[in-house]
Amino acid sequence: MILDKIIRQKRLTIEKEKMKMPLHRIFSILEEGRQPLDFKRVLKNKSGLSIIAEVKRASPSRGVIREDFNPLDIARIYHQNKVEAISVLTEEDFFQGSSQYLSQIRRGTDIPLLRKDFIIEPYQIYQSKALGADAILLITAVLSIEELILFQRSAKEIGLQCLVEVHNQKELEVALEADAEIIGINNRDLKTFETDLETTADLMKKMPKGKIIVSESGIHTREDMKYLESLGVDGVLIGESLMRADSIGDKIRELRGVGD
Ligand SMILES: O=P(O)(O)OC[C@@H](O)[C@@H](O)c1c[nH]c2ccccc12
Repeated sequence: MILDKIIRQKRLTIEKEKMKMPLHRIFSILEEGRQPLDFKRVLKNKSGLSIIAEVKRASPSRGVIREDFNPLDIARIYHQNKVEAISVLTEEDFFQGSSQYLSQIRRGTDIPLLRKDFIIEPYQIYQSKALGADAILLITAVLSIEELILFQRSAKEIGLQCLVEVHNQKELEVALEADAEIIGINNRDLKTFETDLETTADLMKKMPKGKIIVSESGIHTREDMKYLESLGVDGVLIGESLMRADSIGDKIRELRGVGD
């Protein structure tokens, strides 16, 4: 399965990164580091849905999504159009991302940034902070509950927030047991690549009160937004439909229903 392949490759990449930038050097950067921004607050403090807009060049299911790809320009457009946060894909081999995109975008914008990658080792948590992330994605499907608890704790210690991703009831139970505060419901089935907003509808029925919920993937229209809002989610994570838009600004206005 593709996820196993991604994780295998990720382990190799992490080993190389550790050689280039050992943990003690990351720690010395962090000492003089900035204070992270409050990702959770921007998701919660809004009457409509908050938008986390993703900088995503390619994906294993779609190939290259956007040819004319300048990550900083895209981030600036997102920022100008007042999205609540930006997600930056940093995975290189399957999504054509880069950690450089994250640090570039950090220097160019001052809204919360989510590092979107496959985090499987504590090293990557410290690295994320050094790159300028405010929050990280933790994917329940690739972590044990022990790792999930430990990684959330390590992130918190250095001021990073975690978006904990689930796709089914079993994963949701694990996330809740690990006391995740911000839960991302991924509408995409990573085995078939199909997206279905009913995943969010199903899991919302099992959600305890007080969690902050982000619906992820496969969100394309104003109708999708209205539907998710009616389910009571706090925010949405949108990549492809923004990246394919001729005018990203127009697409954001359409999704928000500006002028309806
Ligand atoms: O491009 P979409 O369908 O709008 O999806 C965005 C985002 O949810 C998706 O990129 C994503 C969700 N979880 C992930 C984990 C790893 C990589 C990518 C993802």
